[in-house]
Amino acid sequence: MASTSTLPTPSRPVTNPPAGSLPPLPTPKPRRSLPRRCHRYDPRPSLRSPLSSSNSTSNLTTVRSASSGRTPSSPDKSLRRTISIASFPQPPKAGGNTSRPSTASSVTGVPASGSTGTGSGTGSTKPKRGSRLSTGTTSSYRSSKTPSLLNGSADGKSILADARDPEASPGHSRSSSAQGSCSTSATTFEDVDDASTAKGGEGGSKPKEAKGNVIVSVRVRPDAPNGETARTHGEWSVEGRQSLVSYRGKEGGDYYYDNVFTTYENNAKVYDSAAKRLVRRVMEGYHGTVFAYGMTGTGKTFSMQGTATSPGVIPLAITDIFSFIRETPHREFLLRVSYLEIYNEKIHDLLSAPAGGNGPGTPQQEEIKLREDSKRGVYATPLKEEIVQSPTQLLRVIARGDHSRRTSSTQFNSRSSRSHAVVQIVVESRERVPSNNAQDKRAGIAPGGVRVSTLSLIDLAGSERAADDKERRTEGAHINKSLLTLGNIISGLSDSKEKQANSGDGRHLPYRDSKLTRLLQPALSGNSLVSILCTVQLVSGVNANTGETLNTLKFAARAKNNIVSHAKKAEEAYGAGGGDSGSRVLLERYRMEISTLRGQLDTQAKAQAEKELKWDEQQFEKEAHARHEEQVLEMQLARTALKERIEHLNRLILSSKSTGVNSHGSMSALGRLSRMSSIDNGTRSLRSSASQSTLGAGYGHSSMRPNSFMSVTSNDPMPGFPGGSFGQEEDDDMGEFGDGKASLQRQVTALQADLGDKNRYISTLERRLLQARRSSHSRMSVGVKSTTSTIAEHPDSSALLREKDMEINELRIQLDDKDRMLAALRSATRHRDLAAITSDVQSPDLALAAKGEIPTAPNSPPTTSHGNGATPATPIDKGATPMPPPPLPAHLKNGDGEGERDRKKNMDEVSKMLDEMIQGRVESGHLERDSLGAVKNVSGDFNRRVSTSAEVRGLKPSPPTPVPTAPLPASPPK
Ligand SMILES: Nc1ncnc2c1ncn2[C@@H]1O[C@H](COP(=O)(O)OP(=O)(O)OP(=O)(O)O)[C@@H](O)[C@H]1O
Repeated sequence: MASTSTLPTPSRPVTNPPAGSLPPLPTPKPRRSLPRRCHRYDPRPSLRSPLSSSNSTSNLTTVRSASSGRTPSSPDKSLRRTISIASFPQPPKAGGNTSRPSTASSVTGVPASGSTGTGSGTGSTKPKRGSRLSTGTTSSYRSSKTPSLLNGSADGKSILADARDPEASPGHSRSSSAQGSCSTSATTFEDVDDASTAKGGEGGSKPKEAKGNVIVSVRVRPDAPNGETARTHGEWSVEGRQSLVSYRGKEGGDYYYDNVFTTYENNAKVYDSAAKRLVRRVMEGYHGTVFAYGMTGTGKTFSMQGTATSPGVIPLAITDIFSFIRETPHREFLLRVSYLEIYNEKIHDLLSAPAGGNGPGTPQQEEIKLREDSKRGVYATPLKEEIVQSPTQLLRVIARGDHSRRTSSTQFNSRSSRSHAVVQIVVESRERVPSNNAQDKRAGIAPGGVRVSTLSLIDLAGSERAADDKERRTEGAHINKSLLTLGNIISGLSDSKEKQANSGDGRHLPYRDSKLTRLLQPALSGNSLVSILCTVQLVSGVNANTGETLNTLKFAARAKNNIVSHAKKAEEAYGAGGGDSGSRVLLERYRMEISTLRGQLDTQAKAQAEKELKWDEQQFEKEAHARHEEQVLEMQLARTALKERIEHLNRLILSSKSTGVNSHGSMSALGRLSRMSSIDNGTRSLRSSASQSTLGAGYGHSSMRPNSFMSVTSNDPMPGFPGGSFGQEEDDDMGEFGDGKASLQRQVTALQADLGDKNRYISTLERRLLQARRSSHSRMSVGVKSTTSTIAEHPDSSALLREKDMEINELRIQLDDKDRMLAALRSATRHRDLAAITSDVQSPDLALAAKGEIPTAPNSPPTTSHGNGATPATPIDKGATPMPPPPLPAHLKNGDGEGERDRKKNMDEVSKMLDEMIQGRVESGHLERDSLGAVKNVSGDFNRRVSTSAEVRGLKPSPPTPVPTAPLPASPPK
């Protein structure tokens, strides 16, 4: 890589953009010849008009000496100080010797390689030029090596080590020109803090060391975009390795800087050497400012922004910022960015600019003003700041701002920036809470405060000559004015320091004369690390803009010499505090906000959980209520069914008593019932209805009819049963002897059927009950114990359940009764059969008597006789007096009375049992006994009278039932 190039004057100077060559440069004004022997330079007059080449031509003498301590023995400080820019303190030797300020050539630093040592240590590498340039009274000094934050000294690297670093800019083994060449210091070594600490405090001796916190670089733009450039530029030559730019024309001289980038060096190299360390220092807590200065079209924007293939300082800094964050896990960071432009002395926020830029016709933004704060320094407000979390996001924000920036075509640049653009990246950082202190972490307590530092990346508008266009002229005027102010301030910094040193009172510097200088005030007055990149295009010939180029070079030289940075790490701020500076610490504010919001979130979560629980409870209660209602309904239905069933059974029992025990033991009605039951093939509903009809509507028809009559008219066909078949069956029911034997059989069958029904019904009820209990238990276990009352716990439900249990018990009792009755009836049947057999053997008449052909009652007249006409049947009509039991035949009465006795005994037994049952029911309250001893159903809905035990026992006919009975058709006479 060529680090030195002799640049001939191109026949046709090229001013990129790549679109083509620039129009011919205006012919430079005639310059006064610069005495080659002496590069004396009075900055003040020259900076009065940085654009004026005429002014600059005669003033390149010397930049100045450093402050008093570093200043060589200058014969005339106040007028001309022929000192080298390189008059900075010497760096410590590699052996660890403390650096000693190099104040003059006699105070040797690192001898320049090949130094001729012609009296003043002229660098031997450039003897010719040195001798050429150092004629006269100028003094030259070896380059000082000042402890610097920006040259890797913090890493303990010496300048030699630095030189070996391929990433870093080449080592600056400056050969100070004995002839008074202007050079800047190549600075190195320890961190300011470290140095000052070693000296017992920051307030010790600062300015000397602080000198190294300013880096000045010069970049030479190629004539063509690919870096190609003419080999010779006439009077100009560039030595990249020595960071030297030489001009051999009028007012020529050698210009040394911290870095000189040749046309071949790319943006990455520029960034690495000029800005990388500064950016990392900013991440550590220092304020840093990088700005590009130069004539229009010389590559300021190209260097700061770069291109997609060759990113500039800004994108590379962004990448580095995030790399640093990644490499620093023990700290947490918050980045916010703002982007403003100063256009025609007005500040515009490029991030809140409407899409399409700040062109004419766009709505007016709120005027942005500059304010000053002891902690923040000078800042613009109101300015939009965007918090960014990734390099891409940050680049996008800046690209958006770029888009809004004002550009227009100038003589030298088809897309010239017409404003000064300032990107500010505010870096807040703080020690992370150690992971083991989780409680503190949750509470948002951090061990350290927040450090806030700012990186300002500034692309200045290019200085230019007055343009033809009025608008350009206005812009140019503002640009030039602000640049002139900047130059004046930098020039004035030297005097200010001297005065400050002498009298303790610094000279007033006109920072307020322009927005740019006001904004740069903190950086220029020493609170910030500074890196200045000056861009030039070296063109010879008629189009050369030598005056502008020389002005730029002089500006760079003055900046390097005059700006003294005392940059210190920003103090750590605790708490979000009040006031603007406090509120600026977003990291703290956000942390506090986070902890507040977390608290709110917790509260809300709790409230939400409670609400949900309540809702669940309500839902459960609703469900439970619905289930409860359902169950109550079920139970009510079951109860109704049970009641009906009980009534039915009661009726059945009564019917059995009333019909099953008559004088002849005939059970006609029940017999019919059971017959119907058997006919109907066992469907319960039909049987029930038959029972009902028997017990209800048919009550008076059959069962309440005198049994004797029934016996007599047993052959009569029943209404509703055509063909008389039923009557025939009735005959059968009456038994062969009309003794009710067959009826008993049927009664037993009927009772068995009923018993089956009841059993099924009871088992159904039991099943239901079981289900109800189970579901109620399961709900109890699932439900919310404390708040929800279960069905089982519900007093109503419990009462219902108890009631059900009682009903079931009653039904069981009834069943038992029935069973007993059944047993009794069976036993009676057996006895009767036995008696019949016995009587058959002893008296065939008995059979006749049993058939009713022979009077069975002793007092009754014979109703029939064998063969001779039957006694006409007693007509049956409604309300007829019940027939007494048929008298026994005489032979039975008088003859063998054993069968009769047995029968009576059996009947007695049955009666007794029925009596007991009735009594039991009376006691249990299902029946009640009236004054006559008759019992009736408690429900009273039928007001039925039933035979008392006495009636049964005496086989007396029951009194006529109060229930009107339908008349039965008269039995046909037999
Ligand atoms: N080092 C370089 N290598 C290649 N091209 C360059 C270089 N420097 C500048 N250019 C080209 O020169 C042209 C002008 O550059 P740029 O716009 O950066 O100048 P400028 O100093 O910002 O001008 P202005 O002050 O008018 O905005 C651009 O087209 C740019 O690509």
